[in-house]
Amino acid sequence: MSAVRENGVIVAIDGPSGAGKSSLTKLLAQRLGYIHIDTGAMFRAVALMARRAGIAVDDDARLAELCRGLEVSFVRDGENCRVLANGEDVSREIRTEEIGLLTSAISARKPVREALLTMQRAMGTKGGVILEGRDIGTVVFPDAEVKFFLSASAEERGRRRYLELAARGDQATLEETIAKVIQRDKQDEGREHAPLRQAEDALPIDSTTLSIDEVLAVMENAVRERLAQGDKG
Ligand SMILES: Nc1ncnc2c1ncn2[C@@H]1O[C@H](COP(=O)(O)OP(=O)(O)O)[C@@H](O)[C@H]1O
Ligand SMILES: Nc1ccn([C@@H]2O[C@H](COP(=O)(O)OP(=O)(O)O)[C@@H](O)[C@H]2O)c(=O)n1
Repeated sequence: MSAVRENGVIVAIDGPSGAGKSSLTKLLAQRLGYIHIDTGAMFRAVALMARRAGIAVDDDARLAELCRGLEVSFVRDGENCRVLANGEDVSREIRTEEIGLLTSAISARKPVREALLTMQRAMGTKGGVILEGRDIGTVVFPDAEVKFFLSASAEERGRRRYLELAARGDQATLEETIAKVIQRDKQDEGREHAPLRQAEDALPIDSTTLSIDEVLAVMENAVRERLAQGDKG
């Protein structure tokens, strides 16, 4: 393992849509006093800005130019975190299913991945961070001290997403939502650049029948064990 980092360890939480990554990252970050980095929100911000600018998902030249001029930042707002794109609060707009699907397409483009990879490494390299996403433990921080691969059945993840959307007044049916989850899984797993996959040294957690608190307990124990090892590990 690399020398002990300035602010603590790096924790990576990868997994498919609806597995519970954001919920667990937020809670674990609070428990550890770590910074929560939602890399999905960064890709979503790129997708939102690309759609506004009328950039096609495969226009790599314009996507690269967009990313060069884009600054994505996170601002604490009480319990929550606001997502800013060039200073504009885009927290709500980036969360629609439409943007989620567009993001899945745009995040497969190499220039977008390269630009956000640089940003994510700059944000996390000193440690004391938990990054959630698809390729944190495999590409962004392969030397992260603690890695989790959080999953659940497609039906359960679709059900969770359906309840979340319904709470926001979205009319999508459960069947449609499960189908969209499976579509995003296929796109995220099947792409050439940084596909969604479990890192060899990641601890797999299947949350299909676990509560958020049960998953949190497993994660917190694993991180505290690693911290207790110090830099011997
Ligand atoms: N283990 C779980 N059991 C039940 N509901 C969960 C569980 N984990 C997450 N959820 C709920 O599922 C929805 C999606 O969770 P989220 O953390 O956004 O997943 P992801 O970031 O992996 O897409 C949220 O409404 C969340 O409260
Ligand atoms: N590190 C990451 C994070 C997200 N993404 C992409 O961004 C999309 C949205 O990510 P997200 O984490 O906000 O989506 P959910 O898992 O919350 O549904 C994913 O479907 C991926 O296609 C990625 O490619 N790499």
